[in-house]
Amino acid sequence: MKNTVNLRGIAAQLVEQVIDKGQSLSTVLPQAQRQLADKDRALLQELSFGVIRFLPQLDHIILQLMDKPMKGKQRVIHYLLMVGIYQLRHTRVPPHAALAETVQAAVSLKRHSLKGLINGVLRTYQRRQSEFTFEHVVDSVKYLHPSWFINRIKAAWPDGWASILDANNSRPPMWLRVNTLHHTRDDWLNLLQEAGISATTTPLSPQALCLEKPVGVTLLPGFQAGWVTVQDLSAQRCSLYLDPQPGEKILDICAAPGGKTTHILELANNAEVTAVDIDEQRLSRVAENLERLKLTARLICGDGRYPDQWLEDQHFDRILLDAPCSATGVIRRHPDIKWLRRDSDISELAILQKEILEAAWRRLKSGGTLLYATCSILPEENSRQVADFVASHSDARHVILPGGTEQGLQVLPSELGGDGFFYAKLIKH
Ligand SMILES: C[S@@+](CC[C@H](N)C(=O)[O-])C[C@H]1O[C@@H](n2cnc3c(N)ncnc32)[C@H](O)[C@@H]1O
Repeated sequence: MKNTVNLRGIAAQLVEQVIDKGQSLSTVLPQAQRQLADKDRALLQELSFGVIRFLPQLDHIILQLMDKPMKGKQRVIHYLLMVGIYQLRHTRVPPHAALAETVQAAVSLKRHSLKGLINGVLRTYQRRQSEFTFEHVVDSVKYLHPSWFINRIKAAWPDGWASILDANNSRPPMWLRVNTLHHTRDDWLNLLQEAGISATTTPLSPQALCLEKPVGVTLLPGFQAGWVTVQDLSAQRCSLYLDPQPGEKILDICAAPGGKTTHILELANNAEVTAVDIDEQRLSRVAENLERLKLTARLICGDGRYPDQWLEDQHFDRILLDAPCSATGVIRRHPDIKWLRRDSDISELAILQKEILEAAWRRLKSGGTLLYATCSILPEENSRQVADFVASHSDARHVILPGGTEQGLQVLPSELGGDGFFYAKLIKH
């Protein structure tokens, strides 16, 4: 017989996989959700995302409740205690249910003997909860980010750093992109409203809608038929700035899972798009997205630094380089980034970005446009990258985008409702 599923136990294991084994929550969570009913999937997501978001504060509380925190093989129980305390502090789960289910998780985690300890720690927390405030603690606990990251953000954004960190700790809105090959945005919005779902528009993308509350995609009219795609507002702005035209040859050089490839094809339906990614598995998601939207592109698995290895002697009218980056602009969507990234990653990523940019530039036609984009908010990957590139390429002209500067357009996650993103539009003489 199947064991009864205990969501708190699974959540604790997911947190362990992220924090101790360096796995990404967006990989391990969907695998764990596969076996669950819709309602349980949502709760598992809430618990695992919540703990990862509030990790330093939950740690701080546990350290005050226990003489010795759980280590080694029992570490999963430390994460289970976090799950328990997270429910009591931040969710509407009735406290008696939160407590009973969390204690019971010890059984599904084969730690029966620790039930009493878990019960004791959680009950002590309940008694003492008013003691736990975070005004006078170190910044990493107060703002829920690692110190190295806070230092970088303070240096880059001396005025806005606290609002950026607050935005990173918030829950992201769900943005959609209406496929205007099927409906105008207003027509599809009417269908959405008829389905009882409210959304608002923005002048920043003529295809974008922001849902009042996130919903499962199966509730969106025509999702399977390709009428709409889930994509953040800031991500939508990449293909808009690229401005693809019908019939053009376009290279999307870091394309997976294909959010921007498909947008390009919706904007310029008969463009000849080549979509490349180094990761074969991720590239298969581009194929799935193209199929759902009934669009066509040439897909290549290859390293963007070495186009000669996978591309014949071909040049492009437009190139989108949505570069691999620190993803520091999308922490509200992927809070595990805070714990998976290391300070040293930033300079390594900047080198990789520079190499792909150099290689892509050589494949751009004279008069062609390259849009360099990242979902980072760090100057090393963005404004500095572009300034260095323009200074060392006499055939490159940087076009200032509305609201941008000589060194590109940086959008912060604390502004405009979209993720943190960077864009620079370069024209080749
Ligand atoms: C920001 S994501 C791209 C998102 C995508 N443009 C979209 O809109 O769905 C960056 C991608 O770069 C890919 N990548 C990383 N290093 C690469 C390289 N050297 N060459 C090509 N692709 C690379 C990653 O596999 C990842 O899919």
